[in-house]
Amino acid sequence: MLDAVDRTTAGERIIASKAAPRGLLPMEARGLTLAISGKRLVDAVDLDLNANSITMIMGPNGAGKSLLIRLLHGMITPTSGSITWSGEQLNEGMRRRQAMVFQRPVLLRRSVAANVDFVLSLRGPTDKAKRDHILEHVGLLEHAKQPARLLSGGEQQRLALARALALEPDVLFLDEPTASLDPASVLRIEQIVSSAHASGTKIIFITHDFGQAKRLAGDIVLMHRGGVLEHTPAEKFFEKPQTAKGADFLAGRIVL
Ligand SMILES: Nc1ncnc2c1ncn2[C@@H]1O[C@H](COP(=O)(O)OP(=O)(O)OP(=O)(O)O)[C@@H](O)[C@H]1O
Repeated sequence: MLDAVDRTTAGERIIASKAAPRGLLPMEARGLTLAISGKRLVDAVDLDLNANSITMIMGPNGAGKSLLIRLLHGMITPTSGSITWSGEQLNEGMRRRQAMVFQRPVLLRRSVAANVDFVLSLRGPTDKAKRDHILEHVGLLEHAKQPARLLSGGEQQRLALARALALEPDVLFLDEPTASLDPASVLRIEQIVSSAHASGTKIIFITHDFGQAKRLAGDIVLMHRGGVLEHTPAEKFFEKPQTAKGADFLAGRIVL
């Protein structure tokens, strides 16, 4: 686990100022199934997320990882099964306490500052000081006036994270947020995610990167063919996966 980033910066104070841990946990999924054209893409998943840990979701391409987190966030509706957060069925109010960051940053064609202002305006009057703290936290304050589209890939992803964190989410989903970034950009994103976790945000993070999972994960959910093969504390998983397929996956053997 990385240490939280420099906690003396103003941005960090803003983001860490809430009581931790907070939130919507536990999350319980039962029999969660998504079928499209008769194919069970997510297949009877039972999953419990209790701890305010960083949960990393891993597994081969097409295993259903992205669909699973979209279901947990309520972006898509399951064919059958249930999802509860803190004992209640997933609802709109809960969705507003969650945020999602995608592999390709979703940004407005406006300035860097306006991208964050827009999110803050959803919660109340625009607060320039708060926006600047958030931009400073993600290292983008000096780019505030620039059009977001002119940022580098890593900077755009940090802006996407800033937008997500501006919502002060209880739960932050990340779908391969560092997949196309260089190591320095990956590290900066990981530091911001670690810091959000340290301030009490539940992190649910998809990655194909074992190094990243070792650096960040508290627990690993390993998916295969729409199902959860195992959900294991990260230390245990990297020492000895609980399933034969898990061992194959960790060893880099092809898992079909
Ligand atoms: N809207 C859709 N309609 C039909 N099939 C879909 C749809 N969305 C996803 N799928 C299929 O569902 C399966 C799981 O997709 P998903 O994106 O969740 O996989 P993943 O584990 O995130 O994969 P990757 O690691 O490649 O991103 C894939 O076979 C995909 O092609």
